[in-house]
Amino acid sequence: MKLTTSIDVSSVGVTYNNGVQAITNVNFSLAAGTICGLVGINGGGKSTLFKCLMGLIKLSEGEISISGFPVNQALKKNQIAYVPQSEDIDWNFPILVKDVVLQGRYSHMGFLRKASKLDNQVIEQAMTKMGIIDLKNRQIGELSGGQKKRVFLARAIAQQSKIILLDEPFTGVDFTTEEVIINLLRELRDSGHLILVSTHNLGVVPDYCNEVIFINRTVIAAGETKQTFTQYNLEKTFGGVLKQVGILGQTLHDDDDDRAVTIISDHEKPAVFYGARESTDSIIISQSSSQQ
Ligand SMILES: Nc1ncnc2c1ncn2[C@@H]1O[C@H](COP(=O)(O)OP(=O)(O)OP(=O)(O)O)[C@@H](O)[C@H]1O
Repeated sequence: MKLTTSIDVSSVGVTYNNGVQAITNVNFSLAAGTICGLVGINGGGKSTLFKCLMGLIKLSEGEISISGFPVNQALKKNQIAYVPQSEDIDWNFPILVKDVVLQGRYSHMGFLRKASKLDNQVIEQAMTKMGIIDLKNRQIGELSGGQKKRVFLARAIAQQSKIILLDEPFTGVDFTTEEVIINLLRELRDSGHLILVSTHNLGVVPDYCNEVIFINRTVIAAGETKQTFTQYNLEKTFGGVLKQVGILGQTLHDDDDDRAVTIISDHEKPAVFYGARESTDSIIISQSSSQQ
């Protein structure tokens, strides 16, 4: 049977043991050849959703189908690679960069996990692609934030899964690394992969995501970016906290940033963000249909 790369989430909800209902009645479907941005406020349920897709937490309601299989079977069939949030990784664990990338090959290896010539070739290629080949014998804990992200992306590439989940890959990375990551995602999309990426870096979402899901405990809006990434949906999702807007890798408006942010909105039109790359006295976050 030929696998059709897809994610189908139907009426999914998760209530943690402490009684927190993190997500409820979440529904969406994604197909191959997609980069979908998953955006929402802190605590909106993005990481919870990723953990559901990876079978790391139990659903309280609903079901998930990955390429037509339940999650546990899809994982056995090596359908999904996951790049977790940096906070979820124990950086003190002593392991070399090349061995982290080799973990991506585990599902291709036998019981004894002995790396074949092909496994070694694939990890070398993945590390070269991500520009970290010179770091391969370094301890992961010794690397910078951006270098660590590249290592985990190399692990995902080495896994050769058709679906890749990335939980906030741009946090703490510089502009160059962000560009490397975005170009990689585009390349993977164009070769038929399905990528779901959570990000607070809203400024670049229309640039590389052809679909977007707004989430705040449930799906607020989902669909093609051109129709869905609108000021209306941004305001509906973020409400009064629409200040974590980044443009081209820069966080524009942290809590202690006193630069002015102006939002000129027209609810009917797609939101397009543009503004000064360098620090200026005021930054205009605006939208314009002519920028499309
Ligand atoms: N292990 C857990 N036990 C109990 N509650 C949790 C657990 N993990 C997350 N939560 C709660 O579930 C809700 C959703 O959290 P989640 O981490 O999924 O949000 P998020 O959208 O990824 O947030 P952020 O943007 O800050 O990373 C929050 O209210 C959070 O406090």
